[in-house]
Order: sequence, then C-alpha cells, then structure tokens
Amino acid sequence: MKSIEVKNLEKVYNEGQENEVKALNGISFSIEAGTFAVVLGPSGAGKSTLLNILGGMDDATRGEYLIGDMDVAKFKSKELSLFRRQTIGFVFQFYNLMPNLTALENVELAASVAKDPLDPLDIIKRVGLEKRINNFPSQLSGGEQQRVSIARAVVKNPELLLCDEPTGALDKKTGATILKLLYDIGKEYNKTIIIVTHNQKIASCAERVFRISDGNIISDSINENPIKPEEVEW
Ligand SMILES: Nc1ncnc2c1ncn2[C@@H]1O[C@H](COP(=O)(O)OP(=O)(O)OP(=O)(O)O)[C@@H](O)[C@H]1O
Repeated sequence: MKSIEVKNLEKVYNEGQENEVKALNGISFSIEAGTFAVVLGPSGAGKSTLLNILGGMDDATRGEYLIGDMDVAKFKSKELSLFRRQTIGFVFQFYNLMPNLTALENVELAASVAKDPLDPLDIIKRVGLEKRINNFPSQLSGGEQQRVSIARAVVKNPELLLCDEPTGALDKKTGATILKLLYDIGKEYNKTIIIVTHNQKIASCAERVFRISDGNIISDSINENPIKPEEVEW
C-alpha cells in the first residue's frame, strides 16, 4: 500500500482568459495508506476538481501528485488511462452502473480491466448481494446499486478509493449502512478511502478530515476517536 502526497496543487480553468477560475490554490497534504478520509466543503469549494485530479480524470495546472513512487501529475494521457484502470476505484453518488449488465457482470467488467483484480463473486458476496447477482441495476434498490458500485470499485484492488457523495442519493438508514460498508471494506482490504461530501455528519466517523473553501484547505485534522459509521447521527 502506498501513501498519497499532494504538493502545491493548483487548478486554474481557462487560465489567462477573462473567464479564468482558480479552483485549487496550491493545496498540499499527505495521507497514509489505509486511511479513511473525508473532504468537506460547500458548493464551489473545489471538491470535484480535487477528486477529478486525484482520480486521473483531469490534470492539475501546477503542482505534484504522488502515490508511492508514481508521479501522477507528470502522467500523459495513456499513463493516466492505465492509472484510472489499475490504481483508482470510483464510487459515485448516482452509482453509474452499466444498465444492460447484471450486478455480477458490472463487477466482472471492472475486474477485467484491472491488473491484479480480486474475485468478483467473493466481492459481491462481501457487499451482501449474493442473492442479487443476476439482477440488472433497474431491478435493484438505490442502496443495492451502491453496493454493486462499491464492489465494482473494490474488485479492481485499487490503491485508492474515491467516493463522490456516496450516500447523497440514499435515505438516512441506507446511507449509514453504505458508510459502514465502505469503512469496513477499507479496513479489511487495507484501502485508502477519500470521501468527498458537503455532509458534515460523515466527517465524524473519518480518521482524517480536510475542509476546503474557495480552493484552499482551511483545516486538516486527525480524528483520534472517530465514531463508528453506524453511530453517525444523521
Ligand atoms: N470545467 C470547468 N470550467 C470552468 N470552471 C469550472 C469547471 N469546473 C469547475 N469550475 C469552477 O471551479 C470552482 C470549483 O468547482 P468544483 O466543481 O470543484 O466545486 P465543488 O466543491 O465540487 O462544488 P459542488 O459541491 O457544487 O459540486 C467553481 O467556481 C466552479 O464553477
């Protein structure tokens, strides 16, 4: 497992033009492998921008992004494509499953592009969907679809799991169980997890909490006593 380091990361959209936007103002942080971290911030703070850069979906304007000895900010598009396949697992708010594939097939497809995948059936059982493997996404509840999407992310055996408002479309009870599943899976498979959210409650169960505002990290705290995800007061 590899630690993550970001140094003086800047993202400027439309640099030098009238409509220039500084979305990230030279932020720096490092995260130890296996940490359950949350990035909190209001709308427009730069959360999606940061997530897109960490996930290799966009490049930084300036600065460094290292995962272990991988110098990701220097990657060209082909290396970034491999990086997205092999190193990152994504969990999105609205699941983004392939509608014409079953739950198991969605997970198998992700495994098929990974370098060192885990067993799809084992993972789908681990997320509690043993009896739903042949269902299509439209035949699953929101919480079940999010379980498939977690299985799809984890089966790739990635270094880093990036989650964009993973409980944002779920009711409180389902959101809490999904949060617990993410936490438990992170610990079982020793994965670094970064959850981006505007929901302050989620931060109470994180080991590390970053708050961002206007493209700056305004606080970076280690939570010595995170509460259990199932005890989060929503
Ligand atoms: N492709 C883009 N081109 C120009 N400006 C952009 C682009 N993407 C984001 N921005 C701007 O960058 C700033 C940060 O946006 P970002 O989407 O990262 O914020 P956010 O914290 O994720 O917000 P939200 O919670 O609403 O999704 C905003 O001012 C936004 O308008």
